[in-house]
Amino acid sequence: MKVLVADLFSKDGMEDLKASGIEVHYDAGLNGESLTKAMSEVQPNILVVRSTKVTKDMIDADPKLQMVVRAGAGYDTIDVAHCASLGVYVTNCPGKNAHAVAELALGLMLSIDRRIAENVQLLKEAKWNKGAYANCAGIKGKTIGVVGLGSIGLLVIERAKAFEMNVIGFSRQARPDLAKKYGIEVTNNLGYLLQNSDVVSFHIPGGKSTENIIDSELLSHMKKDAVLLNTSRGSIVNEDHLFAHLEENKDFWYGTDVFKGEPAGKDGVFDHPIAKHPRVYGTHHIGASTKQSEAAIGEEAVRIIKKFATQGAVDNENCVNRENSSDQIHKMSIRHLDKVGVLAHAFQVFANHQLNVQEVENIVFKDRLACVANIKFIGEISNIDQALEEIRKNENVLDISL
Ligand SMILES: NC(=O)c1ccc[n+]([C@@H]2O[C@H](COP(=O)([O-])OP(=O)(O)OC[C@H]3O[C@@H](n4cnc5c(N)ncnc54)[C@H](O)[C@@H]3O)[C@@H](O)[C@H]2O)c1
Ligand SMILES: O=C(O)[C@H](O)COP(=O)(O)O
Repeated sequence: MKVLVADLFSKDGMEDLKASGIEVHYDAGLNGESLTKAMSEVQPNILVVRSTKVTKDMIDADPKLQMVVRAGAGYDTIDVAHCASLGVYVTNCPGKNAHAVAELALGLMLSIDRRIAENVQLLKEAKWNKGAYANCAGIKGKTIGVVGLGSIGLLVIERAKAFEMNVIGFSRQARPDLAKKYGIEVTNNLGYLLQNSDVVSFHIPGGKSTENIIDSELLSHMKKDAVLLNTSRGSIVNEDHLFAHLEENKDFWYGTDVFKGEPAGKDGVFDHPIAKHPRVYGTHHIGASTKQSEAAIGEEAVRIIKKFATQGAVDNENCVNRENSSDQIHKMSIRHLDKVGVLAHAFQVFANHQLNVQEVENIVFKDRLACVANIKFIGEISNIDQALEEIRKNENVLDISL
């Protein structure tokens, strides 16, 4: 099994993979054409990335590719649909970097409230100005609206409660369980959350469905002196609208870890109007970049890779491009003797009746005398009875249940 690691990744993790007999190629500087070239030359079975873009060309350059591991949470940078069309798994490490991101979101909130960056900068310029920074608002008793109640959103809520803030959570589905567990208000009315929050923090995925959702219309519902926090993705913000909003509302602040058009490399020039705005606190997409978080992500990525290498298995909670089972899927269990050809016969019958097999599991019992094959399939209900009768006629089939 060959792994190409094309991004910053835990050294210990790579040693662990090598010790398990996995061939590891590492170059954290790969992206764009250099990554496509490496994919075609190395032909890894597994590609490991962080925020590095994984395009159709890169995927097509490697006929041996079986899995892309996103050593992180968001996978909007990966052509997931193209991977799915080729039977290539895309996996991520849900929740493993959530603490670090929640800490940064709250860090941005606190530092904006107390203008910590300006304080520090003035001292570096040998200037003392207690007067200018002695009247910040304070956080206790303020209301924070948290949009997206996943791994990060929930950790932000726990931390905001520790600061004695009121919390309104936004979820598209009713979540009385979360309201009760966290002692918060949960709403599916985003306008209500925006109108009633002093701080609004977004924790939703990037991608088509959330593109530019923070636009002038959304911003118009926020308090004039609110703080908007985005540790999610630059793509969720219409940055032109946000810039105009900042210009028109002189008490409005924006804390962000993410921007549209972030550089692909790890350093370089980044001349961005939002980042330079005086009422924006920006960081360099470092939400997940603590040692703790990188160790947790590394461990999880290594676990995913080793499980795949040794068992060919991928846990559902890691796989982001597996089809969900649907109401149209039928399940058949065939209890049969462990003889050659039983399943081949059953599959031939399925094919003859236009029944399309989706998932198969064959459990072998002690002493290898009997098995149970669990088969999930789709097809016309009217064809199933006939198929069932034909499979039942096989002398090595003990019973069938549907
Ligand atoms: N700044 C960073 O370094 C950093 C690190 C990790 C994650 N992230 C970003 O944060 C996002 C969230 O991470 P997570 O670990 O909490 O993921 P998660 O999957 O646990 O939670 C995302 C939540 O958003 C909800 N959601 C999706 N679309 C929504 C919408 N339109 N409106 C409201 N809710 C919606 C989902 O139902 C889910 O509850 C990631 O997808 C990633 O883009 C950034
Ligand atoms: O979605 C994520 O996990 C974050 O955006 C982290 O990105 P990074 O792995 O490139 O730091």
